[in-house]
Amino acid sequence: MDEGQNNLVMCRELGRDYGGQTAVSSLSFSLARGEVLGFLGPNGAGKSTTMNMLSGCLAPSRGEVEICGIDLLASPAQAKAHIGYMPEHPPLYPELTVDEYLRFAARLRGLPRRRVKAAVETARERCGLADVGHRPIGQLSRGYQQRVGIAQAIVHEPALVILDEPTVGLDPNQVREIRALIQTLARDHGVILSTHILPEVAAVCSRVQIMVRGQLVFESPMAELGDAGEGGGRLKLHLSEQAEADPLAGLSGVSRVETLGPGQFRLHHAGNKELAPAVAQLAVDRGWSLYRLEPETRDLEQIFVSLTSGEEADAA
Ligand SMILES: Nc1ncnc2c1ncn2[C@@H]1O[C@H](COP(=O)(O)OP(=O)(O)OP(=O)(O)O)[C@@H](O)[C@H]1O
Repeated sequence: MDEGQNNLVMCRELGRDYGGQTAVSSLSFSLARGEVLGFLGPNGAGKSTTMNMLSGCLAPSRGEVEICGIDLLASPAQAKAHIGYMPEHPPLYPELTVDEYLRFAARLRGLPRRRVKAAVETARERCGLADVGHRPIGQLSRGYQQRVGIAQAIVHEPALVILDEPTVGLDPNQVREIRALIQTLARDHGVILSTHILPEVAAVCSRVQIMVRGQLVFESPMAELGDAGEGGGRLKLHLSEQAEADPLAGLSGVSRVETLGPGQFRLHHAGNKELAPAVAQLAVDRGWSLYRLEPETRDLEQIFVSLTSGEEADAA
């Protein structure tokens, strides 16, 4: 399988200026199949500008974007066929019924007429809209209107779904429903979710990126954060100087070993509660002295606050 098939998104040195002001400076990242990437940042960080560029709605000032291996700038129509986008304010037509609007969205995405009916039914079903197909969008609650916004984004079965602030303005029950919907979407699509709601990222994302002043300042798989659902995290240890990294890397659940200094390591793991005793046993077996063994938790909220405090006031 080539790189284009593995990577739904590949962006390199992507940037956008508005007049003389840089909104996004130089962004490079990729999204693989099966990932839900949370894009976090304070107000004005450049999230919406990035989503608009990734979806082909806004031309970058510099850099490259590939969608499923297709250059978005050189071949926009082919690349966009793989993208479903729900902007922060989805362009819904309140006077149209849900079915009329989804049929319109399907045709707009280039679906042949004969496939439209089935595509609309599938999208309606997946987004919990089965009973409201005949209702005018303007008469639906805010939560249902968001579902319609998501349904129009997936009606053509794109590989990549980009959702910009999908739960803003919803009540707690509606928020839960939309998050559950995003998780089901992740089974069949790669998802990029722009938000500034931290629990949303913890609830639905497999990876998180934090953006500040148009730059990526943090990136981590959720499993490596202290507050990840599966309890993934890091274990820092200080052993005698002759200790080697290889046997540590072979311990069950260890995803990566960082060498911090002679005999000093950081083990990244996916929530193995038995790791500390296993390290102690390994030290005994190998005759290493164990000076220090401590879990390191990195709470997403702490990381976000330390990287972004003061930013929103500046942006305003
Ligand atoms: N059309 C525009 N013209 C000029 N400046 C813009 C335009 N759109 C956005 N900006 C500026 O670019 C910067 C990034 O804005 P953007 O909307 O991408 O941020 P954001 O992270 O999505 O913010 P929020 O969380 O408030 O939606 C901000 O300083 C904003 O004022």
